[in-house]
Amino acid sequence: MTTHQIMVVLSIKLRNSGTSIPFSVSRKTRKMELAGQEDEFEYGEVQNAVQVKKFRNFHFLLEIHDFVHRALRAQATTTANFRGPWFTSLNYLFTCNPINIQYILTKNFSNYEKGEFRQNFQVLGDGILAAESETWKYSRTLLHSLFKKKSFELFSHKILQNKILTCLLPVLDYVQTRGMEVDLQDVFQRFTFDYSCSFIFGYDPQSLSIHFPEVACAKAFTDTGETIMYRHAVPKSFWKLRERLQIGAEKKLATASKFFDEFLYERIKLKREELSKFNKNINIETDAQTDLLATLIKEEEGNEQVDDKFLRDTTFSLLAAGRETITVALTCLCWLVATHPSVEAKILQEIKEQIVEKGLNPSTLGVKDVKNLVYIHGAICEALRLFPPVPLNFKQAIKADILPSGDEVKPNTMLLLSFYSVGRLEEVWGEDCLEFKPERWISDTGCILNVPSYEFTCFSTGPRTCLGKNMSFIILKIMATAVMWNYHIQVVEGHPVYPAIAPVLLMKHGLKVKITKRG
Ligand code: HEM
Repeated sequence: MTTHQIMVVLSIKLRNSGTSIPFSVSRKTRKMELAGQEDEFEYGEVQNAVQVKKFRNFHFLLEIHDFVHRALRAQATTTANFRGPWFTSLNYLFTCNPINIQYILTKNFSNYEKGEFRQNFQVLGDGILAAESETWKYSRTLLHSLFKKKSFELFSHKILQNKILTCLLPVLDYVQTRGMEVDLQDVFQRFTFDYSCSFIFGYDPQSLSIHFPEVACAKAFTDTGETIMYRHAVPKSFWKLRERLQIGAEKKLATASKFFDEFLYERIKLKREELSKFNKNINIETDAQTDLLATLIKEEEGNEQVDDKFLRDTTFSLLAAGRETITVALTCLCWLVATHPSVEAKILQEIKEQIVEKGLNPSTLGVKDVKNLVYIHGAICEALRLFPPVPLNFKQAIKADILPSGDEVKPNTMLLLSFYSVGRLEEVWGEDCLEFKPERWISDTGCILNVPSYEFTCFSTGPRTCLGKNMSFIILKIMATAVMWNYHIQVVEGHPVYPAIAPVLLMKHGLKVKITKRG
């Protein structure tokens, strides 16, 4: 039985109803059977007729996450137990209840850890994304202090601007002058890999160029992400056996992570050599030329905790945290804007008024320039609400507990917090919750509305909330402005779009578009 077959022949036991509801999802018919009823997956079903048509090819992206959302809502609940068939021993407590999420991630934070989920993400080692207790606290404090520094913001912004001008726009120009179709997700993935490597290692792998080269380290990194997710969907004994036999996805994972480890350790070795050769003195408060790895090495010199393994785990986590998330956010934003011409028109109007008419260049915006882009900010929040790049958060309970919803949690219960589903709750976002409406984020006075992080969960909430949130908004606004001001994007008719099995909401076949330069 393949991984996919195991995933789709699960059965659900909904705690509230007490009944066992078998379901299957057939890839061929694209239909879900729930309690004997056939129900077609259509993201756009609550939208108007024109939008339904446009959304049709996108519904696969929502397959797993939408299924869970629908199953919960069908029972008018926000928390339910999902069980696999007896032989799988799969048993997860799903919740999309914002009060439960706030409770788990903030109020009773110490009772919920990554626990056994850490095994699924073992490639992250003890990096901040997977670390617990003291190791996590140490990483969090260290990275938090680095991320706050002005020099860090200056350095990352300088790289961003340079990469937009010398790579992103020239590649898009090249593609559009030849009338070629291009996979926008691939372009963004290459861009964010080069950008992330540049500010983390001070090294640019140059995976984004008009030749679209296959860069081995970029491929290895992508492969690790793709193969990790399947572990959540199959019994532990199943993937453990495959890991021991080194077959299938486990073989791919082992090969990719070995290759990527070699890349990381090589970067660390070279950075140490570079620093000692030039006896580089870095003033991390002011030096805008300093990459994150050099800063970490210098800042923690003499600290035994900061050995090569720590540097490997930390840099891997940062790459994983920043690369695909920004890619997904940008890809979904472009897709939504391309399919909502009225939103596109308002975005262009805002850029004209706030940027062009003030004598600024939309292709080379500074950090301060994007502050007035309120409508684009709203559009980004809206894309992140509907398509949170990290759709699930994984937790395991230490002790027995009762959630605010009244649901019982036994010791060791595995919990899946569906950020995807929170973004689609009618109770929180209103009847039009499935519509793409940047306006919902803007107050009557033209400011961005403040939504509590346990309702807008995209960046998580509580002590482990995303460290890159502010940085992400700056990157997304600068990139979206540069791309949308210069090009009109048209999604290729009939291109199949559905999710890759990955911890982030990437599209399996990317987003094929045609672009035309604006006059
Ligand atoms: C749209 C972009 C982004 C989204 C949606 C996002 C979302 C998230 C989420 C949901 C978490 C919690 C993960 C968990 O608890 O398992 C997280 C954690 C984190 N993010 Fe982001 N992220 C984004 C961009 C970035 C960027 C650009 C960086 C910087 C490199 C970054 C750095 C981190 C770090 C270091 C953590 C770990 C925090 C901790 O465990 O204490 N993120 N992010």
